[in-house]
Amino acid sequence: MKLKIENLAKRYGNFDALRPTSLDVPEGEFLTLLGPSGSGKTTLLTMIAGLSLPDSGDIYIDGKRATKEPAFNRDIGMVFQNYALFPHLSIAENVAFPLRMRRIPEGEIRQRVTTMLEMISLPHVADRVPRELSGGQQQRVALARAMVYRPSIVLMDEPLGALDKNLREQMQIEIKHLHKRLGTTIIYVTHDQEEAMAMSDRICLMNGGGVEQLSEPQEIYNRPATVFAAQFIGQSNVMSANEVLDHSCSPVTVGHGTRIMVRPEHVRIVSEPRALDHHSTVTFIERINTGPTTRYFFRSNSNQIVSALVLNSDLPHELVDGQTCTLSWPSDRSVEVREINP
Ligand SMILES: Nc1ncnc2c1ncn2[C@@H]1O[C@H](COP(=O)(O)OP(=O)(O)OP(=O)(O)O)[C@@H](O)[C@H]1O
Repeated sequence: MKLKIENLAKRYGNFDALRPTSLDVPEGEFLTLLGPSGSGKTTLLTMIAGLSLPDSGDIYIDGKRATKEPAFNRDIGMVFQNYALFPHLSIAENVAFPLRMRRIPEGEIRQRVTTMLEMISLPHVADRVPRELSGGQQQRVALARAMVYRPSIVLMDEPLGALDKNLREQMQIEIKHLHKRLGTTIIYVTHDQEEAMAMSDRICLMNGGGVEQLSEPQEIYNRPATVFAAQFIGQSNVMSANEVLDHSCSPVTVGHGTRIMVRPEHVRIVSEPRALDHHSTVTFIERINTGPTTRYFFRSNSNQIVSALVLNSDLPHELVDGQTCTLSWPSDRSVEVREINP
């Protein structure tokens, strides 16, 4: 295991910023800590970095206990939202800096800096200073600087937070590409679920200072364990079990404290539910056209908003406000989600 976290916990006064948390990260994994503001992502990351100490629990890097090792002994690269390049040094010297600190021979430094600048598609800016680069370019240089000395783990805290949407998407591809080529273990913090879905091998979804669910992106999307996971990642319809009927028109039975979740893309607006489908009777309220698709919104019997996502090439008949409709979906698309994590 590249990184092992055992029962790590941190309090500020009597506030649990991180409840006892355990986590294994294999070599080469791209793991994303995803969660809303205040869920404990940065608290966990700074303890892995050695920038703050846990109250209890342990951190192992490459099998060695690192819980109390100072940051400079941990062989960890870091990239933050503000690029923090040295303003007076050239781009080449910024990237070379960690290698100089480690007393790598001059020839090898030059060669590794050149390779790195090529990898981030910026070979032509070597002699400029940071202020002569755009925000996105500076962030690429910060990535190169964090990875050039081949650290054991690279930590990234909202590295694309300051960039606009298009640049963000480009940089996501760039970071993924760097990860694939260098095989570095990356722990990436974001509160953007699309970014987490696009980039990660696994997502560690955090909520209220604890891990809500730790799974591959598709798994967490298809099989969210809790209402929170279902609602934080992607669009979801969460309904009480008594308003979802099975093929014999009986309410679906679920365990105590659980509800039924179905993704809008699996919901069909039908006149008759198909055999083996789950279905629900609802009232049409609104439709929103997003270009390729239309989202239809309904009110369920218990006053929840439920939606269906329909391709515009596949539109159902006109619906009028207040019309009663049947929504239907394959029963295996119904996912039982817990109200709260035990
Ligand atoms: N030094 C501190 N003193 C007191 N409380 C703190 C301190 N650092 C963090 N906290 C609190 O701990 C909780 C978790 O903070 P943390 O920064 O880990 O959240 P986060 O998930 O990274 O959020 P964000 O996305 O906003 O950065 C927050 O409620 C925060 O206010």
